[in-house]
Amino acid sequence: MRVIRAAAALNSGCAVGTRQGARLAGLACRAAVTSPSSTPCYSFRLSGLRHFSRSPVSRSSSAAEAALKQAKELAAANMTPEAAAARMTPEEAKRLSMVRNIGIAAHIDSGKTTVTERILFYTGRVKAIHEVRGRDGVGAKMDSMELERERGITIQSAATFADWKKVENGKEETYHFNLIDTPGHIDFTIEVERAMRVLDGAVMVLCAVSGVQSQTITVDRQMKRYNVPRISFVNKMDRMGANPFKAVEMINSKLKIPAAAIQIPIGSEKEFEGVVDLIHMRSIRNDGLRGINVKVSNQVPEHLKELAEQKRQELIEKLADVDDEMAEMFLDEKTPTPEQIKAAIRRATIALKFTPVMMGTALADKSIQPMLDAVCDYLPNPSNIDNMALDRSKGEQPVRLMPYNSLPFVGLAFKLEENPYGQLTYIRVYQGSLKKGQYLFNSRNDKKVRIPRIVRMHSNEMEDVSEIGAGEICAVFGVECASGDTFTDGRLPYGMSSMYVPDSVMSLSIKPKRSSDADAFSKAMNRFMREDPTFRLHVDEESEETIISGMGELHLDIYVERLRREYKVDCETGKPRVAYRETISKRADYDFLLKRQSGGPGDYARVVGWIEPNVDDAEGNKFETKVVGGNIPDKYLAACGKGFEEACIKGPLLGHKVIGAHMVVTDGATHVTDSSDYAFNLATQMAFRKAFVDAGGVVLEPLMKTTITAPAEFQGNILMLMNKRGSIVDTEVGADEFTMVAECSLNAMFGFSTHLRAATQGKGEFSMEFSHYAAAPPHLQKELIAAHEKELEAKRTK
Ligand SMILES: Nc1nc2c(ncn2[C@@H]2O[C@H](COP(=O)(O)OP(=O)(O)OP(=O)(O)O)[C@@H](O)[C@H]2O)c(=O)[nH]1
Repeated sequence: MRVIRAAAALNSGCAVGTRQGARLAGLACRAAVTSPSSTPCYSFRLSGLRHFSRSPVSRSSSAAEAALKQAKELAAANMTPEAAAARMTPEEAKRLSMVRNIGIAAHIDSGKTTVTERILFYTGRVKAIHEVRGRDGVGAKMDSMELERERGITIQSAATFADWKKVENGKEETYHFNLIDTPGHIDFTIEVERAMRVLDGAVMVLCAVSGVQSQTITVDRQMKRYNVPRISFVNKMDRMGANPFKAVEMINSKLKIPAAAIQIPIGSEKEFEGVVDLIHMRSIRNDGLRGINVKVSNQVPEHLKELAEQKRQELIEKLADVDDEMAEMFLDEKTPTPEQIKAAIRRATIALKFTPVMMGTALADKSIQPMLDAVCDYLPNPSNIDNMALDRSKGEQPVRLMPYNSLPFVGLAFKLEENPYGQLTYIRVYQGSLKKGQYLFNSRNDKKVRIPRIVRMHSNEMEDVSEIGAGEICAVFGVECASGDTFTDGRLPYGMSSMYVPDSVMSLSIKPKRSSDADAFSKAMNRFMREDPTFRLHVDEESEETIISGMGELHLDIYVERLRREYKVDCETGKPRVAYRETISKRADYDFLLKRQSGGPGDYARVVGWIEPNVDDAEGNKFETKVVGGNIPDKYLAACGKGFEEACIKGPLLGHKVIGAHMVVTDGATHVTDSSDYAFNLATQMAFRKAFVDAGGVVLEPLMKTTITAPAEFQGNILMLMNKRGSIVDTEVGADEFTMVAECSLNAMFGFSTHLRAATQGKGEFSMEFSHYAAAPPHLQKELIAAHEKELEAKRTK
C-alpha cells in the first residue's frame, strides 16, 4: 500500500502522462520499496530457536514525500537511462542487450511449470519434457522437491538459465535468459515477492478459459509493487471454452493495464493449430517432435483475414493510447511498419503502460517459441531498468546502479537455500562482476566473506562458473547472511534492501513426538526461518509451547511434512490458531504512580496523559510526548516510549499484538533516588494496560479475501457454505464454471477445504488472502477473553 500511495502522490506531483513523469514515478516506486525502513531485521539470541525475534516491516507515513524527493534528486543528477547507456562500451552494451532476467508468474495451475518445461526443452537445457504429475513419474524439472512432484504444485521458486537462439530476417542471435518459475499458491507468496524484487521482466501466464483469476490479481499487485514490465501468455488454448479475447478484456478491465492481443488463434480448442502474428500478418505453426520446429508462412488463412485486420487495428489503437510516437502516426493516418509497431510495444511495455498478449498451449507444445521471441523483443535488459541503492555515507541518498562489469561490485542476496553441499545464497548482481575467491562485505554488518564457489542454478542442479557479470543472477556457497542483505566489494558504502514481507495470519503449536529429536527439530526450524521470512517461530512464555506461524494452513502443513521427510522428525501439532490483534476505540486518560519500596533503592515513576485510537495508521502504533517544564527528563521519556512498545507486543485482552494505538505522555514526576529507566518503562506499561480497558479495548480478527471456483452446477451448495462464513462480495458465472469472492473471518475457514470437497465432489478450488483486520463479533470476543482468563488463572494456581 505504501508503495502504491507513493506512486500516486508522485504522479500528482509531476507531469502526469509524460514519459519523464512515468520515469520519475517508476524511480520513486523502486526507491520506496528499497527504503531501509522496510528491511526485515533479525535477531537470534542464545539457542536461536527459543529466542528468535523479528521486527515487522515498519512503514513510515512520509514514504511518499521521501520517494518524491529521491526522484527529484535523481532527475537533478540527470541519471537517465539514456545517459547511463551512453557511458557503456559497445561490448558491454551488446552483452547486456542479450540478457533477460525473467520470472514466470500466474494463478495456481495456469501452467507456469509446464510452460517453463517447454522453454527448457526448446532452448536445449533439457533433452526431454516431463509433465507435472506426468505418467512417467519423473515430474517437471523445475518442481524438484519430492513434495512438489507428489502434490503437483510448486512450493519453492526454482531458478535456471537458458540460451535462446532467436532468428529474425534470417539472422540468428543468442539471448541469455535467467529464469525463475514461481509458485501460484498464495501461501508461498514470499517466493513471488523475492523473485519480483530482482527480476527485470515477467511472463504473466493466464488460463484461456478462466482469464484473470484471484492469484493473477495478487501477482499483478506484486509486479506493480516492484515495477516489473510484463508480457502476457494465454495458455491452455486447447481447452474447451478457451477464449483469449476474454482474457485480454479481463487484463484491461480487472488489472487496469492497457493490453492487446498481438496474435489470434488458428483453430480452437482441440483444433488449435497455431497463431496468426498480427504484427507481420503471418501464420506460425509447430511441427516435429514436441513442436520443436516452427513453421512460418506469410499467408494468413483466408477465413481469418477479416478478424486479423480488426485485431491488428485494435492493437494499433491501443498502442496509440499509450505511446506518443504511435499516437502521432495514428493521427496522421499513417500505417506503421512491423518494426515501428514492435518498437512501440517495447517502449510501452518497459514503461509499464502496456502488455502485449500472446497465446498457445504448453501441454500440446504449440506457440511457445513466439513467446520466447517476445521476451527478447519486449522485455527489458538489465540496462533498461532503474535499479537504485542507498548511499549510507550520504544520509542514504539514492544512487543509480549501472550494470557495468568495470564498476565496483554491488549485489543483493535475495534467497537462501540449504542443500547437501551447504548454504546456497542466490545473488542478483546489479553492478560490477563477481569472481570466484573474491572477498565481499555484507553492508548490514560489515562482515567480510570470501566467495569460494559460484554456481549457476538449473533447478536443483548446478554448474560451476569462475566469474559472473553485472546484470546476472547466480548462487554462491559458504556465505553466512540473511535474505535481503546487500554485498559490496568494500569500495561503495551502499545498501539496497529489501522486499515486502507480509505478516503471518495463522499459527499452531508444535513439538517433536520423540524428545531425542529436539536437536534435529531445532536445526530444521532455524533453516526454515532463514530461508523463508514468512515462516516464524516463537516460544510462548506462558504456555512454554513452541508456536510456528505462517501464511496459511497449507504453508504450515508443508513445513510439518518437510520436518518428517527431510529431518525424520515426527511432530504433534495443536489446533491452528488465528493471529488476533487488539486495539482501542476511544480516548482514555491515565494518571499512574509506580511507588515500590522493598528495602534498598525503590522504584518511583509517575506518568500522566492519555491513549486514543491512532488516526494516522490503523495498523501502526504511535508514541508522543508533550511534557513541558521537564517534569520527566528526556532519558526517562525514552524509557516510556520503550515501555509503550513493549506493552503493545502483548495486549491486555488476549495477549495478542496491539495495533492502532496512540499514547501521549503530558506530565509526570520523578524521585531523586528511586526513579530509573526501569521504573518509567514499567509505569508506562502498567498505565497503558490500565487505560486500555477504559479506552474500549476491542479484539480484531483477520478477514480473508476468499475466492472459490467450481463447476456451475455447485453454485447453490457453495452459496450455502459461504453464507455461513462471511459476506459475498462478487459472483461471476462463466460458461461452465463460476467464481465467488467472499470476505470471511479466518476463524470460520478452518477445515474449509474438506467442506468444499464434499460440496463439489472434489471439483471446487479456493484460495485465501489476508485482506484486513476487523472487530470480531461480540460473542466471539467474550468467549476468547474468557478462555484467555481461564488459561491465566490455571497457570497462576499451578
Ligand atoms: N489442457 C491443458 N492443460 C495444461 C496446459 N498447460 C498445463 N496444463 C495442465 O495444467 C495443470 C497445471 O500445470 P502446472 O504447469 O503445474 O501449473 P502451475 O501454474 O505451474 O501450477 P502451480 O505452480 O502449482 O501454481 C497440469 O495438470 C498441466 O498438465 C495446456 O496448455 N493445456
